[in-house]
Amino acid sequence: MRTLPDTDIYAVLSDEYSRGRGNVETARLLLEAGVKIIQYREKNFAVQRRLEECTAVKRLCAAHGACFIINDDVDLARAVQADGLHLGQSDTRPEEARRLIGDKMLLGYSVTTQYEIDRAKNIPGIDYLGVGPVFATGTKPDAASPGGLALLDYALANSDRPIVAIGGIKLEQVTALTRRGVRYLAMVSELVGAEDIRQKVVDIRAVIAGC
Ligand SMILES: Cc1ncc(COP(=O)(O)OP(=O)(O)O)c(N)n1
Ligand SMILES: Cc1ncsc1CCOP(=O)(O)O
Ligand SMILES: [Mg+2]
Repeated sequence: MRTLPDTDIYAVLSDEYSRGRGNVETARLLLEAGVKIIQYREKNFAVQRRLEECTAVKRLCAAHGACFIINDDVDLARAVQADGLHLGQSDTRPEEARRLIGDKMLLGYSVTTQYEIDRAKNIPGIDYLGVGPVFATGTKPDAASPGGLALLDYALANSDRPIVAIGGIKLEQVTALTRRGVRYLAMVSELVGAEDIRQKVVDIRAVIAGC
């Protein structure tokens, strides 16, 4: 089914931020903590390493009933039969990607400005929007300028697709985002870089529950 799971946390893997745990072990810890969406985002690894890691993470996700999304790479998403593909403004065009991945795989699309939010309305085949960076982030050196809460408000008011907030999201921002009406919170460093991933997930969910 082409909908994001009924959940809150959207974890994005990063070997670099994983405290040496690596992507597969990090995915296992996230899944055991109850995370239901995991994105694989490694831009500089060799094809074979990416394929092996994605095959392992996909299997773990399937065993935990979680959704596995691959960033950027249409061929890799197809090869491992991922549940979803995430593309940005400079990646394969969503219409072309949809043609290649068929009609079963989820397709996420990044928007960084109000203009891109408006333009995305007319693009068919997109299942959710990744909106951000909301806040400043050191994780993506080529990120656009942070759009702040105003960008999220605009997306929530002007798009009928599910909104995934991303960029600089730490535990401290969860209250503001949740109260704004954001349902999905995508995080890289805050989650995969946590000393205790299970505890971090518990803490984030406690904040959401208190909103
Ligand atoms: C959920 C989510 N939202 C946005 C992005 C960023 O995608 P993109 O702009 O293509 O940048 P890269 O991640 O490819 O550097 C994302 N990955 N996930
Ligand atoms: C992939 C991506 N897209 C926009 S910001 C970003 C990185 C977010 O990383 P972090 O959660 O560590 O700020
Ligand atoms: Mg991309």
